[in-house]
Amino acid sequence: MTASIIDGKAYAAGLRARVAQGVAGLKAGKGITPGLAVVLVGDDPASQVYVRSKTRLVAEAGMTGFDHRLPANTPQADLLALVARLNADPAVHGILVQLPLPAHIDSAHVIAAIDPAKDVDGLSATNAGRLVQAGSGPLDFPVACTPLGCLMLLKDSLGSLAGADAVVVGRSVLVGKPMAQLLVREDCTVTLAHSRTRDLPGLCRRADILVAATGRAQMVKGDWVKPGATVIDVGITRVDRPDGKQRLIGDVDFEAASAVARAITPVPGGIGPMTIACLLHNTLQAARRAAGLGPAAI
Ligand SMILES: Nc1nc(=O)c2c([nH]1)NC[C@@H]1CN(c3ccc(C(=O)N[C@@H](CCC(=O)O)C(=O)O)cc3)C=[N+]21
Repeated sequence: MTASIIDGKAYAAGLRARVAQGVAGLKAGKGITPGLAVVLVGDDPASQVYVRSKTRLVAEAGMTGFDHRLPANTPQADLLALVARLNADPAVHGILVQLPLPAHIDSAHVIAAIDPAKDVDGLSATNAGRLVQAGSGPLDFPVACTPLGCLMLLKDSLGSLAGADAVVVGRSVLVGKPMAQLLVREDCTVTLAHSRTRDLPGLCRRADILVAATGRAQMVKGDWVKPGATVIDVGITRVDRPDGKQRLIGDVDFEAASAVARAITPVPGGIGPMTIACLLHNTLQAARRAAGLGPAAI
């Protein structure tokens, strides 16, 4: 059996086009242009690549981007002052502070300073708590972009997820925990696994839906995958190639897993592009809510 490849790049392009239509409608109807502020502290080259591609896609969606690049030694107080300014700026509807932050900065403190209405990463305690408490109705607050993108691809690939056994490997605040919450809300039976889980291969082999979000390249082997499972690979590890260029590797051994799975996301071209498309989606919805409008149908 050979798995079908879930084309996140194509789905993300379609989602961005629908977001761009929503942006055009908001401009025409209300004269409002959604604005997204991206804050990058330090000069991590990988982070700079994400910020660059985000900046280009923000413009393509018809939104206004506000890029703030601060030196790695920026005092925490200066970063908090910037967040306060962005909170107060009516042209800014979404604020993304790129993680990880330098070690001298308390990221939890910075995230907590972002106005929950502008927290398009869904990371604040308010939005994370709303997700925990959410019923089956619409999610009318920002949800973390990567898990939201995973869910969109799963529903597109499988239809209903109800009753499926789902295993999420990785318990991060950015991905694993919100992913588990979203899958429970879709009526999956969810196990949130991590580095201390006993017999992780055996547990994964019981999963109809397997989400790998560990940040460990190719940790999930082919024989961890149940035949017919749907596999979502959230990992992106950059490795140097002999020619000096870099390539991206996921958390799943793609070759081996795709011989067993029903469907699988590739890296690159899977969840990465979905993360950015969902960020734009969250920014449009935040701008609509700021204008007193209901969510755009996307
Ligand atoms: N507050 C915060 N929110 C984030 O969502 C966040 C963050 N911090 N810090 C860093 C990670 C990483 N991240 C990616 C987004 C898109 C791609 C992406 O588009 N990847 C392409 C390839 C891009 C390339 O080739 O460089 C792909 O997988 O096909 C990758 C990584 C968001 N993150």
